[in-house]
Amino acid sequence: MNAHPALAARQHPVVQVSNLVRSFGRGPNILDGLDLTIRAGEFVALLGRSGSGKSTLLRTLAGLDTAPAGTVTVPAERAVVFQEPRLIPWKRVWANVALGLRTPDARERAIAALSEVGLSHRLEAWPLTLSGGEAQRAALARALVREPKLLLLDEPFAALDALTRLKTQGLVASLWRAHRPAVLLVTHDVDEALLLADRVLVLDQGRIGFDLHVNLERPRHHAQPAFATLRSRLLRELGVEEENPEEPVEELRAPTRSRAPAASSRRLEDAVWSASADALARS
Ligand SMILES: Nc1ncnc2c1ncn2[C@@H]1O[C@H](COP(=O)(O)OP(=O)(O)OP(=O)(O)O)[C@@H](O)[C@H]1O
Repeated sequence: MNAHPALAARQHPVVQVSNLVRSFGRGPNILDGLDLTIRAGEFVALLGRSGSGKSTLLRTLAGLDTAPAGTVTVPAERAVVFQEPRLIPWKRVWANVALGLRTPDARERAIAALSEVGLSHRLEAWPLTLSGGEAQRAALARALVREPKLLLLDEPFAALDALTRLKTQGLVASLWRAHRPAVLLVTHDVDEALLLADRVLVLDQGRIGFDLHVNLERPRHHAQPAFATLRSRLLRELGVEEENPEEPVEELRAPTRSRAPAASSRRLEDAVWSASADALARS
């Protein structure tokens, strides 16, 4: 039996990277024969140690780095959101979102996109009067108004405070559900990757060293046992030792490496993650 047309369309590869190599100056290869396929509608998160080349890969897919060797196939309809919103300060919020749209209904499309991210009341505002979360939502609207087949997110939540980050993650989850672009999300946050993505990749020594299929129902919660199992696997891949809550207190105090957050900060982390699950469930 043939797959449903919508499903078949989603399975079609939109990103195909083969033998990608990139170095800077006379330095070592940061990307070193990297292969990657991302299918239509797939949400992929990319983890890796600092300096492993995550942003270099994202910039290559965005077409911002034209120097690498190898084969890169990406759709023309793609958009990027960075850690900082990069809005043009002398254009109103709606005009930032409409920027580059060539159709007569550009303003209407910008307004619709801003409404989707909850910014209908800030259409005429100047970017510098927006809060950090609002500015990042405007950046998301600017990306989505182009109806990209590929959405590239370079640590888009990293500069936001904890609660705004949770809300914005929930917003990205619901925008993705509504529009279904393929997404590549660069992040340092294992839990964020597992909350949002279908696949989590780990970049290591210039290649995709680990490719984890996240077979958890949505919305996800970090307290689910299966979530914790995947989290442990990813942390191991990243070379991070996990805290064992059953460990005796003396061992936690051992002056080796900082391994466990204090009990109170752990409780705070749990509370924040409960809020996260709620935010994602509501989104
Ligand atoms: N334009 C550049 N010129 C020289 N070196 C560069 C340039 N861009 C990146 N690099 C180097 O390439 C390596 C990979 O950088 P990249 O920003 O891709 O890593 P990353 O995994 O995104 O790091 P982080 O997680 O810290 O953001 C780093 O050693 C960086 O210094």
